[in-house]
Amino acid sequence: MPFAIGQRWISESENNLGLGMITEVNSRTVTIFFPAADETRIYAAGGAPLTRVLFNAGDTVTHRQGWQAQVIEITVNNLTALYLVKRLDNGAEAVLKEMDLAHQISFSKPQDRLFGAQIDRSDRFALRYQALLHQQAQFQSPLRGLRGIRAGLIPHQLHIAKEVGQRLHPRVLLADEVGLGKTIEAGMILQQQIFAGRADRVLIIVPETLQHQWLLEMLRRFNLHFSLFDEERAADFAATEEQVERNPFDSENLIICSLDWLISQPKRGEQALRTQFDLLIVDEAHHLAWAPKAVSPEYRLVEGLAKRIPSVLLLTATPEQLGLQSHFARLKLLDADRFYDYDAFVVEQRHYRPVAEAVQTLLAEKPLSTAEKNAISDLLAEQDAEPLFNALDSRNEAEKALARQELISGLLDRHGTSRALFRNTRRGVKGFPRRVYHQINLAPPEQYINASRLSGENPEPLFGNKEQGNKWWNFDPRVEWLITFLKNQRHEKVLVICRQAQTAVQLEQALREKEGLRSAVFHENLSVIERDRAAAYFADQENGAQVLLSSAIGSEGRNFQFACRLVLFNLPENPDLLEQCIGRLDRIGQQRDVQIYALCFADSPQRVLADWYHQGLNAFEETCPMGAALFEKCGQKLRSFLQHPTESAGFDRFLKETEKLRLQLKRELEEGRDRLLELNSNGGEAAQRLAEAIRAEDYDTELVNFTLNLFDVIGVEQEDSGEKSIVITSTGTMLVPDFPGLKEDGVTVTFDRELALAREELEFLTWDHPMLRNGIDLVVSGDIGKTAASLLINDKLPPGTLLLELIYVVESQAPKGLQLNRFLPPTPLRLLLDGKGRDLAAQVSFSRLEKQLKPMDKHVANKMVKMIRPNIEKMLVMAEQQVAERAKTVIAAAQQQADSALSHELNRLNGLKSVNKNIRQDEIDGLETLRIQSLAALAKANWRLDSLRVIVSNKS
Ligand SMILES: Nc1ncnc2c1ncn2[C@@H]1O[C@H](COP(=O)(O)OP(=O)(O)OP(=O)(O)O)[C@@H](O)[C@H]1O
Repeated sequence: MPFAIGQRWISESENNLGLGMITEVNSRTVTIFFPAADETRIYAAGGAPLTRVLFNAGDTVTHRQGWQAQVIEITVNNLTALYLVKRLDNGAEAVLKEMDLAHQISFSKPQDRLFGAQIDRSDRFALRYQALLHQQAQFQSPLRGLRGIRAGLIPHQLHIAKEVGQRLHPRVLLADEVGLGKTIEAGMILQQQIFAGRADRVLIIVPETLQHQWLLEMLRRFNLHFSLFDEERAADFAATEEQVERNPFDSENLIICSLDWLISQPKRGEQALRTQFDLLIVDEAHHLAWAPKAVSPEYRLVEGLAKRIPSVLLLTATPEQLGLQSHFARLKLLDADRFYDYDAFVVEQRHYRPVAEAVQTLLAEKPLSTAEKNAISDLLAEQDAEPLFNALDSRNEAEKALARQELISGLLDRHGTSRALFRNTRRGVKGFPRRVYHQINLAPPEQYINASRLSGENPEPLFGNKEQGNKWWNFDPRVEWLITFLKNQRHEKVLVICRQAQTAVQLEQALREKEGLRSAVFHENLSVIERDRAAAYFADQENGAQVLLSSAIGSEGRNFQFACRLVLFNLPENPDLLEQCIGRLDRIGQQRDVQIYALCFADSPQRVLADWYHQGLNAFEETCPMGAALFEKCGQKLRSFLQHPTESAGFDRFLKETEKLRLQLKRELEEGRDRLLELNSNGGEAAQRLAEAIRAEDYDTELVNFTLNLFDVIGVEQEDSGEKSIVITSTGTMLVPDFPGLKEDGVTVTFDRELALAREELEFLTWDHPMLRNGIDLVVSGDIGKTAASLLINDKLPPGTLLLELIYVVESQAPKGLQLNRFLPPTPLRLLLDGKGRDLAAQVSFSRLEKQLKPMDKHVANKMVKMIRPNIEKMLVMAEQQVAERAKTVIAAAQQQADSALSHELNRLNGLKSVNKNIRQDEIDGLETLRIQSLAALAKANWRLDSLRVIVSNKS
C-alpha cells in the first residue's frame, strides 16, 4: 500500500506507540511520528513493519478531542481517508479526517487486532481460554462461596450454608446450639449471595461487644472488608456550611454496627431504615423481644429493616430465651406468610410427631405403609401426593429418589419451621468434649447471714462501699477459693463470670492486691476498644492474663475455647443464659473437657439455683434445649424456693418433678420438633459428601497450575518459600500495572487449608479467593491474549496448512437483578476450522493441539496475516455460521434450566398458598415476573468472538 503524508499506521512490533502519522515520504524512506509516545521512526519504504489503519462503516472511532462516533461511509482522497461519521454524544453527522483520529488506539475485536498488527503471544491466548473455562466452571460450581473460607470443613455448617446460600432471598433463623459456628454459616451464606450478585450492600447488627470479633472474622475467614459504624463515624456526615447532612449508611456497602447504638440513637436507626440494603444479619437475635402489648424497640427496628431488606439472617443459640411468643415473632419477621398466627403455630408445634415419623420412613428409604400414605396425603392436602407415591414404586432409582426428596421437602416446608429455621445440636455433631460440673459449697460468711442478705441471689454488691474491713472481698470465702484455685493452676486460663460489672472490677482489685494475680476485666462500662483489649490480653498465651473477670455481657458470642475452666462466681439468672456462658468454652475448637465450677453458699438462693440447674435440668453437663420452656413452667415455684432457701421442704420433690418434666419434654422434642429440625439441619450423608468434595478441591492441581501460570504470564515473581507456601511479588515488567491483591512488599500464599488455618498471615488460595477471581476477570475483560499466531509442528500435514482456532463466548447481558449467570454464565465455545471450514475442535482438543504448537516470530506473523487475510476473512464467515447452532443450543439449555428452577419455586409458593391464605399474591406475581423477565432476557442472549489464533503447519 503506498504511503502518503497524513495517513495513519501502527507499528507491528511496538503496539504501545499508539497510532502513528506519516510525516514524510521519499523514494527510499518513510518517516512516521507517534504523537502518543512522542517518538519518530524512519523506515525503509520497502519493508516498513507498519500496518495501515482504515476503518469500515459501522466501526466506532475516536476523535483526538475525545468524542466518539460511528463510521457511516469512508472515502479516500489523495490516498488519505475521510470518514463520514455520526457522533455518539450528540447524534450530529460530521466529517472526520484521518489525521484527526485519536493518537491512542486499541482494537477490541480480535479480528481487528489481528489485522491491526496487534498479535499477542500464544501462551497468553491459552491463558485467556483457560481463564474463560474456569470462570464458567466457577459460576456453575455448587461449591462456590463455600470452599474459599479459612475454616475447617464441618458438614453441618456447609449443609446449611449451601441450602440457604443458594436461595434467591434467604430469610432464615440460624439457631444452632452455642458455639457450633453460626457466624461461619452466616458468612458462607453471605459469600454465596455476594458471588451470585444478589448482595452488594450488607448490614450486620450485633451486640456492641461482638463488633470487632465480627469485623475480624469476616476479614480473616472470608476476605470481606466490613466497616464499623458508630456515632463517631456517623458524625462525620453531619451537615456543614457547604454540604447538607448525608446518610452515613449510604457511604459504604458492607457495614457492621451495634444494636445498642441504633436504639440509643434513634436518628441512626431511621437512617439505616432509609438506606437500601440487600442483606441483613442480626446476631444474638434473642434480644429482639416481642409480646402482644410490649414490642421492644429492638424488635421494632429490625422489623422495619426486615420489611425493606430482601434477605435476612437472624442468629441465636437460644431462640426461645424470651419465650415462645418472641420466638414466633422473630420467625414472623422472616416469613410473615408462613408464620401468620401464633395459636396455629403453637398447635402446629404439637403435631410435629407424625411429620417426623413420615420423614423418618422416607429417609430410611423404607416402603410407606397405607397408614403413612394416608397421613402424608392429609399433611400435603393441597397437592396430589399420588403421583409421588407412584414414583416411589417405580423401578427407576433416580425417579424414586427424586419423589422421596420432593415428599420430604414438601413435608418439612409446609409442616415444620424447617425452611425458616435451622438448628444443629451437639448431639448431632460429633467430637465435642465432655462438660464436668463441680459444685463448690462454701459456708456463708457471717456478714451475709447477719445482714439477712441471703434472700438476694448476689449479696456482694451490698458490701462494696463499706469501710475497708467490711468490704465483701475481705471476708467472702469465694475470693479465697478463687485465689487458691488460680494459684494451683498457674498455667491454666480461667474465665470467671459474675452477674454485675462492679463485682468483676472489685474482684480484679482483690486478686491484684492480695496475690498479685494478673487478670483482665470485661464489662459493659468499658469502651468497645477496652473490651477487645481485655479479651486479647486474656487470649495472649505468652504474656496474657491468667484470668478474665467478666460481667454477664461476656457470656455472649465471644470465643474463649482456648480456656477450659469456667468459674461461675454468680449463677446466670436463667438456663439459656447459663448455656450461653458455658458456650464460651464449649465450642468448636475446644480440645479438652470443659470444667465448670459453680460457687454456692449453703442455704443460699445461689445453691437453690445451682441444684435446680444441675439436678432438675442437668444444664451444666449437657445442653438443655428445653431449659427456657421449663423455666417458664416452673418459674413461679422456683422463685418461691429462691426466696426461702432455708426451707428445704418440698425442694427435693420439686427437683424430681423438674427432672421428670425435662425427660418427658426431651423425649417429645427428640421425636418431634427437634428431630425434624435436626433432620433438616445437619444435612446427613450429603453434607459429608459436600465436605469431601471441597476437600478434594483443596490443592487441586488444576487450580495450582492455572494460578502459577497466571502469575507467570502476568509477570508476577514467585519464590517457593518451602512448607507449601509461595512468596509472590510484583515486578516492573508485569503485563498490568497492578495485580489484584498483590501488596507492595509481596504476599505469601498457600493452597493448603490446614496451613492457612494455622498461619493467618498467609493468603489461602482457592477458586473463591479475590486474587483468583479478580485475576481471571483481569484477563477475560481486557485484551490479554485476544489474538495469537503459532506454528503447528506436524509431519502429517502439508506445510502451510492453515487452521483458525476461534473462541466464542455465549453470554446474556441482562440486568444484574435477574442473576442469570447461574443459568448462563459467559460460556466459551471453541472452534478449530481448516481452510474448508471443517470444525476439528472435537477431534483435536485444546491441550493436544497446544503441545504441538511453537511460537511464531511477531514480525513473521504480521506478514503472514497480511498475506492470508482474505482466507482468514472467509474462514471467519464460515465460523460465524457454525457457531450459531452451538450457541443456540447452549442458550436453549439455559432457558430450560431457568424455567424449571423458577417454576419449581413458583409451584412451591402456590402450594403453600393453598394451606396458608396469607401468602401474598404480589409475592407470587413477583416471582412470575422474574421468571418471565429471565426467560425474555435469555432469549436475547448472544455470542461474540472473544479471541482467535492463526495456526500454520510446518514440518519438524
Ligand atoms: N469450620 C470451622 N473451622 C474452624 N473454626 C471454626 C469453624 N466453625 C466454628 N469455628 C470456631 O468455633 C467457634 C464458634 O463459632 P461461632 O462463633 O461461629 O459459633 P456461634 O454458633 O456463632 O456461637 P455463639 O452461639 O456463641 O454465638 C469460633 O471460635 C469459630 O472460630
